[in-house]
Amino acid sequence: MDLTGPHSFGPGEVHKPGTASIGPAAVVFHHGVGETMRTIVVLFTRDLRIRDNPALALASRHADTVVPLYVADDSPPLPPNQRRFLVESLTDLRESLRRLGGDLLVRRGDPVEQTLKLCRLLATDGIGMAEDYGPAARRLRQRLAEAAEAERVGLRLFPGVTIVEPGAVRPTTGADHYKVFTPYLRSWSATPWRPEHEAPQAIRLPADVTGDDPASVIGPVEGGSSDVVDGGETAGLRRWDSWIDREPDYPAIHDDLAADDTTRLSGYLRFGCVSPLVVAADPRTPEALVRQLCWRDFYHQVLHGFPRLATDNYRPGARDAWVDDEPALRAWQDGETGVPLVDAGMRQLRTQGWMHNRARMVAASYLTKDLGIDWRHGAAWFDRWLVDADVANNYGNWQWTAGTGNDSRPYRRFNPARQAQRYDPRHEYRDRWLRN
Ligand SMILES: Cc1cc2nc3c(=O)[nH]c(=O)nc-3n(C[C@H](O)[C@H](O)[C@H](O)COP(=O)(O)OP(=O)(O)OC[C@H]3O[C@@H](n4cnc5c(N)ncnc54)[C@H](O)[C@@H]3O)c2cc1C
Repeated sequence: MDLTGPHSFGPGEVHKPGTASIGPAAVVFHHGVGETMRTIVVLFTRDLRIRDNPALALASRHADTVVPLYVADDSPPLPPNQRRFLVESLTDLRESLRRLGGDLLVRRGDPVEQTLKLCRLLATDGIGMAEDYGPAARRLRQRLAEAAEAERVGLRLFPGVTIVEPGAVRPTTGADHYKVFTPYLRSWSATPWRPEHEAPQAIRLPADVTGDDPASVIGPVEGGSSDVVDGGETAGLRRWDSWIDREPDYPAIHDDLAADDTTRLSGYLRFGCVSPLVVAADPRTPEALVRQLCWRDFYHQVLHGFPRLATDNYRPGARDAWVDDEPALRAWQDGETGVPLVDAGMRQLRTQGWMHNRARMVAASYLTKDLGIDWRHGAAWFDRWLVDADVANNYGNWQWTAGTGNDSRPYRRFNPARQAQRYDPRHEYRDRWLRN
């Protein structure tokens, strides 16, 4: 492998075509004459898949040996629904890697310390990982870049979490990100997508390296919802294929609460079990679904430009005085407000770790605009229960609904009775969940 080319893993180097390096300056690294062994650690984060995983694909193609690694960082621990989904996803990933001749190493603790410890142990030349965009991910990347530089190990970032990377399309105004969806959609649609990567043919592990059982390392999961989808790439791709094979009329069913028949891929996209690019680029995918995937990218670029999305109002001058009403908040959380559509949605959330998008909008609007309760309380509750919760989409959508975010009509309110009449006219969704 060429150590100085554009795909190099030079020590301390964070390589991304078309963008400036972050972290310490690159240091050129020379192997001794005749030395051909190169080991790359692929650090999995939000890309728990083998299909269309650019970091894994390039490492397996260019390195002599590859060490797939996941580090479970318990600060703070994931809530039960996400934790269970994570364990299932890692177990599935491990099985896939083993079928290719590889394995998955799983550690617990600080990802920087654990990764560098492994690099030292295996005399690793480089680390490859998918780039993520939240504040915690950025802090991790910065610390990892510095630690890798100190140990003369290369670090290279790969795309994979979004379809179009934040920063790749920018408004002509010179702003660093788009604040409004429609112009973003226009630019996003005109931007060429990166090529998809096939799953690797084989993974060569260094000698004497064996993997770990994710469930044993991460430990038992207690609590959570009773009816959550199974985690993992295999389950995610199976779900996608069976959904798209039915040729659903997505625009017609998207808002149909009773049918409740959207893809339910959000958890798989959250953990990267399924690549958003694979779904968007599938020739069978309806245009309206590609548009929803664009919303996902949109919020990632908002978070990239506004890292305080989970804590601060996005829109300057937006409402910042909220009602402090603990009993009303509790009733909302428990699905006991007495407003049928809100309660139905909140009960679906508790049972399935997921809620229909229309119900999410109505429940969030009711909390913030009818009860006047701070969007941060609502988003934190969703974080605790949703399998798909991530900072960009959860906080981005909450702020949109609360009128503090990217909605260009921030004062709109979703009237629960009218929404129910329109999207659940035969009362099926409400009956289904209010029975519980
Ligand atoms: C208050 C509120 C909170 C939300 N929190 C989250 C969250 O934490 N995580 C999350 O993934 N989505 C969130 N959403 C967006 C949306 O509700 C879910 O993505 C969708 O319901 C997931 O179901 P699905 O996979 O069947 O969606 P589909 O309709 O099948 O859409 C396919 C994919 O497109 C993306 N998508 C669809 N709608 C949106 C949207 N409005 N914003 C961003 N991406 C979208 C998702 O990745 C989704 O999986 C939230 C919406 C609201 C109103």
